[in-house]
Amino acid sequence: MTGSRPGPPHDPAESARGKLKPEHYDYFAGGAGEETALRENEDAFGRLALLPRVLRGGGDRDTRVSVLGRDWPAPLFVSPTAFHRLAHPDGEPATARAAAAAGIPLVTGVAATTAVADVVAAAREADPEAVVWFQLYLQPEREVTAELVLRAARAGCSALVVTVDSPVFGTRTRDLRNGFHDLPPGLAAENMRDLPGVPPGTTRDIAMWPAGWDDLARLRELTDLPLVLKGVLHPDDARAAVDRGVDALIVSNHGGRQLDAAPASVEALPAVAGAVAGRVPVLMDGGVRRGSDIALALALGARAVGVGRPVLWALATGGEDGVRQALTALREDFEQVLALCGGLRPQDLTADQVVPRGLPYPPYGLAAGQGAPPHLPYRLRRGERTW
Ligand SMILES: Cc1cc2nc3c(=O)[nH]c(=O)nc-3n(C[C@H](O)[C@H](O)[C@H](O)COP(=O)(O)O)c2cc1C
Ligand SMILES: CCCCCCC(=O)C(=O)O
Repeated sequence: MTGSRPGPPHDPAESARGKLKPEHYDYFAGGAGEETALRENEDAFGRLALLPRVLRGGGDRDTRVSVLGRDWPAPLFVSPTAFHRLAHPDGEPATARAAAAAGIPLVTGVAATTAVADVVAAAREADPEAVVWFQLYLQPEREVTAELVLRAARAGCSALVVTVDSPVFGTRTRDLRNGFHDLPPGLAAENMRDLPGVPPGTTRDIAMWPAGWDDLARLRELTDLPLVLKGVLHPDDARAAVDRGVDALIVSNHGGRQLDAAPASVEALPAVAGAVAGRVPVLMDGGVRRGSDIALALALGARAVGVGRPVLWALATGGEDGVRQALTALREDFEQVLALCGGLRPQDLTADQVVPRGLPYPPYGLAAGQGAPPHLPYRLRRGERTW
């Protein structure tokens, strides 16, 4: 746990710390600058409470959500995180098999220590229908970006996640202190191997550079795969992205690793969801650690939420089994919270059920779905969401 909230009785980050080299633990755990955004991601959830609804009767509970034409069994996915072989020798294939076995879609990234084709193959061993998306940073050389896209498409990825919060690399305080800037011998960002302009057998550094909307338009021309923008926090950017044909958004501050002054993801979510107004699915990640965090994010307009570090901690301590168990436990925790909130389906969670913790919440006198309660600054009408 990195926020100030007490962790669960068993703290996965602490268990993982004992398994990892200190500089690798710090790379995974750390954030940018003073790590304010990192802490805030978790703390912001702690400042919100859920108002349960009562006497809503029973029926079959169904946690499925529809995202880009596929039914996901639960509103949960694995966010892209780099270098899984630093956490466990089995690396990304173990994560992929575990996520697929737990019924959770996986976003594998360009910074994986396993090539995308091998990650997708591993996921499909566990579930031939497994959903795998590929995350990339637009590269300054168009032919390099094009080759990455081609590899992801050939591998069977069903969407491209373009991370747009990284015009430059954030200041990772812990990495600077530890002098950690290279992977150990034998590990590499395998998707960057054998690219145009790179000598055969070698890898090239991943560039973080200030791409623009035109670069995104060129990517749109390169591929028919759905495009998902990751790292959107400003509602005007969200609107602009949807106007330009982006298929989904991920509200994210990159786990507090880029702009330290950025708001917590869950605090940025209502404004982005309001701006998008149901035109495309809005996903979010950052600080999600328990079922109630998932429920809060859904009530505030997310279709599904991603987890980053919890997967790394589970991989470090328990390998493939550990990841499967952690994802299954999170999924089950959400299902219980949904039931305790009086819901049968994810879309039963509505913004009027989110109130500030530590303050009497205002009497808002609105029936669920009629409009945004006055304690929320943005309109989040239930009818604006499509499921
Ligand atoms: C060690 C680490 C590596 C990451 N690598 C990437 C990456 O390569 N691409 C990316 O878009 N986001 C990356 N992220 C950000 C995650 O996708 C995600 O936004 C974040 O971890 C969510 O917050 P959480 O860790 O609190 O769940 C990384 C995060 C961590 C912790
Ligand atoms: C210069 C790119 C290195 C890989 C980036 C991984 C990442 O996004 C992170 O947060 O770390």
